Amino acid sequence: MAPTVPIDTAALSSHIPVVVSGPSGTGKSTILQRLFAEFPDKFGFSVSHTTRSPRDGEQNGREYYFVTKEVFLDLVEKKGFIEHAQFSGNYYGTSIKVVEDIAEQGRICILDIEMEGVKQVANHPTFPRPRFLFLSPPSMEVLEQRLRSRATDKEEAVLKRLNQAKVEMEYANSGEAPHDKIVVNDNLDKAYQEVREFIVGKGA
Ligand SMILES: Nc1ncnc2c1ncn2[C@@H]1O[C@H](COP(=O)(O)OP(=O)(O)OP(=O)(O)O)[C@@H](O)[C@H]1O
Repeated sequence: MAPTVPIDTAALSSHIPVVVSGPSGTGKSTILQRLFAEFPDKFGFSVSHTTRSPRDGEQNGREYYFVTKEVFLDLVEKKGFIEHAQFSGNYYGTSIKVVEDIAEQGRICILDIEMEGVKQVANHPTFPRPRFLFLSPPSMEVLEQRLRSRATDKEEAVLKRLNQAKVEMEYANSGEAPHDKIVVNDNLDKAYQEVREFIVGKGA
């Protein structure tokens, strides 16, 4: 059997990673960009591994670590991922080493992951439990407006995201979800302050 990737629990407990999840279009990127701009040295964003090909303008290590299927599956076998999944024929995963390196640099790692990944992270047998934040839209109607106003998706993709959003909202409200905090993104400034307080505390 392949040796498993060791975990630096000391670094991860002094800089506990934060998992941010929530339906697509809720405002995760908007809020996180604001947080990184306000605290440029405090955080590291967890860059995922993927087997999909880079798109124009994407850089290895910035949007994703682009790896072959062989390298990816080898890492799976070594238990090198906190969570991983397959979407439309490609693999995606969060490497333990990437998250750990950020903690070792004295930064808080922020992970932006979807629902199935959240479940895997929460149920991971050895990775120390991160903190979980769920960003919720004020309503499905508002979420629909935001997805449409973003104008990056075709109609079919918007409907697919809305269906998935319902599933995620049900999970978040089910009592099975690991979330330590739920922030409703109605007013952006107010939601930002709540996220900021959860992640860096009141005094920052
Ligand atoms: N509080 C808010 N009020 C109004 N519009 C908002 C608010 N927060 C975010 N938006 C807008 O909603 C849209 C979706 O936000 P964003 O792209 O940050 O979502 P996301 O959760 O990161 O989505 P994805 O997971 O698909 O990347 C954007 O056009 C953004 O400007």
